[in-house]
Amino acid sequence: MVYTVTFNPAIDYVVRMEKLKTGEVNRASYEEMFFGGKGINVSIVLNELGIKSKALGFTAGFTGEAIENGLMAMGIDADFVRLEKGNSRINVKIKTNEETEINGQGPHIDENALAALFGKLDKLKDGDTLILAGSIPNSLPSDIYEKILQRLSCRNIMTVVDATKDLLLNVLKYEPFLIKPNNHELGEMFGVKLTTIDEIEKYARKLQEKGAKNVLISMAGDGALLVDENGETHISGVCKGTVKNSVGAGDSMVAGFVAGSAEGDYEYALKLGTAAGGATAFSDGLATKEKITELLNTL
Ligand SMILES: Nc1ncnc2c1ncn2[C@@H]1O[C@H](COP(=O)(O)OP(=O)(O)OP(=O)(O)O)[C@@H](O)[C@H]1O
Ligand SMILES: O=P(O)(O)OC[C@@]1(O)O[C@H](CO)[C@@H](O)[C@@H]1O
Repeated sequence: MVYTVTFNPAIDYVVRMEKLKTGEVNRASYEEMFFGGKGINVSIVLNELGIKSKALGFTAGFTGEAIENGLMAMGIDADFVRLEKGNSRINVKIKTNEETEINGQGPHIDENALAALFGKLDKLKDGDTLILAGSIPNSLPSDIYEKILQRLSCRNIMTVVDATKDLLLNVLKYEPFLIKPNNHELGEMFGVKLTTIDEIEKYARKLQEKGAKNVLISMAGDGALLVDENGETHISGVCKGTVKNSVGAGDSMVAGFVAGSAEGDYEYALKLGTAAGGATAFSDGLATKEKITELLNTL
């Protein structure tokens, strides 16, 4: 069974307008709401790819209820810890000729709620996959991903971590199956600006030396680089299409890679990840099965 964890789920409120004028009333020319948060996005795209997952994390209030109901309506098993106070956040994504995002802080998560999540994680079985993705609310300790991986370390659970900076660096010693920073996040982790593919590979290998098995570096419209667990480097371009929305492209890539890696064929996993990332970039919402298949056939 695949489990995703989203500590801070969101309703993504996407609006389009020609120009965003600060200090004025702006009128949208398009608006839509999507259920989001990185782990949830991975669950949604896995579902499109025919892989069932259980979405874990925390929800609160009427927005949290809407997220849970929405996921269940899509056929995704949701098993969130319900928080007593607050509301799951609404993240605002403003699309003009560029993308501006306002991501909320999210509700307070107390110790009891955290213990309830750990109780759910303790029920994972050998052979399960756990995908941890997204930011950590201020109310939680910043080493929470590390604590989870430490707790699971003596069990045979395949872990995927899509996080940045210390959150990611601190889990590498637990040898996650996959990590997927983007090229900017990779540079930030080492305090350098990476400009060439050779530099990106060099620093991806540093993350592998620290313990990660597969290191996938996404580069938005410039494709992706994978250093696989056998030490081989794979470079992928991007699919062709008109970009509508890059929100969730990285999560879609993670879902595609996980779905494609079941047979250990990492070249194929990278292709499926690239098709899923592209399918989201070229859609208003997240990638659909049809779009992913169409793009996969072009790679
Ligand atoms: N403009 C684009 N054109 C084609 N493919 C794209 C584009 N943007 C993203 N993709 C695909 O999606 C993958 C992941 O994108 P990206 O590097 O933006 O992830 P990310 O930074 O984690 O994004 P996010 O946090 O918004 O989900 C890319 O490697 C590429 O395959
Ligand atoms: O605030 P975080 O947790 O870092 O990111 C949250 C978020 O921007 O990530 C997803 C896209 O990757 C969106 O669905 C969601 O709004």
